Amino acid sequence: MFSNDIGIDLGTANVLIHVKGKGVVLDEPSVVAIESDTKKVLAVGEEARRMVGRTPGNIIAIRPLRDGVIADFEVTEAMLKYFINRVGGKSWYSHPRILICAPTNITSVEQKAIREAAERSGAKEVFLEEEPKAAAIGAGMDIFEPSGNMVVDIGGGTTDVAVLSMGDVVTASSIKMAGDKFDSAIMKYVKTKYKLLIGERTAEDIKIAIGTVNPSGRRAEMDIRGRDMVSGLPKTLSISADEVQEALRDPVSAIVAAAKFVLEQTPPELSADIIDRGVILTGGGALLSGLDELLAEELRVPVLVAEDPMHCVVKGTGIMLDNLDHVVKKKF
Ligand SMILES: Nc1ncnc2c1ncn2[C@@H]1O[C@H](COP(=O)(O)OP(=O)(O)OP(=O)(O)O)[C@@H](O)[C@H]1O
Repeated sequence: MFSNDIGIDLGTANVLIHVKGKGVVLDEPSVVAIESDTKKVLAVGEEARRMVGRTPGNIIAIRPLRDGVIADFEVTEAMLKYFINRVGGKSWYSHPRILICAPTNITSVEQKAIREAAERSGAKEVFLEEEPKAAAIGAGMDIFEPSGNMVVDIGGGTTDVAVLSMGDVVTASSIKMAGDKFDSAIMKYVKTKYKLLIGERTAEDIKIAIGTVNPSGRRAEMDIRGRDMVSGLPKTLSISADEVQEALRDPVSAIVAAAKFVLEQTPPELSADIIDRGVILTGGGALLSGLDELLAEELRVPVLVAEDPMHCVVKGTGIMLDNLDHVVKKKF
């Protein structure tokens, strides 16, 4: 019978959906625009993201998942339903089984909310998986062997560090320090140094265009626009990659510390495997220039950025869907 199982990476920055047999069919920012008085959903995904920081008083563009947790239940549910219906449309031949990778720190109440949202969108069964496990599988690691595999998944809200062996997480740490905090650090730096207020979108653009953690890395500069705190008027100024590196120093150090902590807790046999296999970086934060080199230097093991790091989790869900019965343990 035609199977239409779907895998979802419900990320704080992006939602990605994999449909069995079709591959990744949806990749949209986790943003919803709503009318504040009626709570009516006006736009979801990229359309809503374009509105962030630019809405009139009665419309708000919100990110319902923040810091790796669900900040707004109802809106998360509305977003999930919208995306599931969009990929399924009228073509669901049977109710799909849905595998969802959600932020690692969500509570049982939040898990229930996600399940109910998925069920209300037509799911026959809902499974939950840990993000680093899906990330490792999606990055091509064979985590089912009795050997150590280490993954550092740097998303928007959380960085998840895990050592996996025989299909399970052996040691792990999840910190609320990832892409969003990088953006806030850039906003704060520009505000303190130049008395210039910039929005989240601008900070993210700076990070992607010239962000680096390596002193000998990028030598670029970029013009940025914002509101001068002194005159209150719009202003343009230039910021260099070195300045962005300075701004990112603290959040990046926290990620290095989390990775060290996990390595320190790892049984020695598995540590030895990690020296051979290296650490794999996944998630959008893995694309930050020089981060792989910095981590390799600090951890003294090889560090590699996964191919297509922002798609690892959703690709992992796709592989897990093919082996749903013996790979996924938690049906919640
Ligand atoms: N080239 C780049 N350089 C640095 N950061 C980047 C780059 N491209 C994307 N990012 C950042 O990656 C983050 C999004 O990554 P990703 O989609 O993996 O997160 P997520 O899965 O939604 O979040 P989480 O895992 O925390 O739930 C954003 O903060 C984004 O700014």
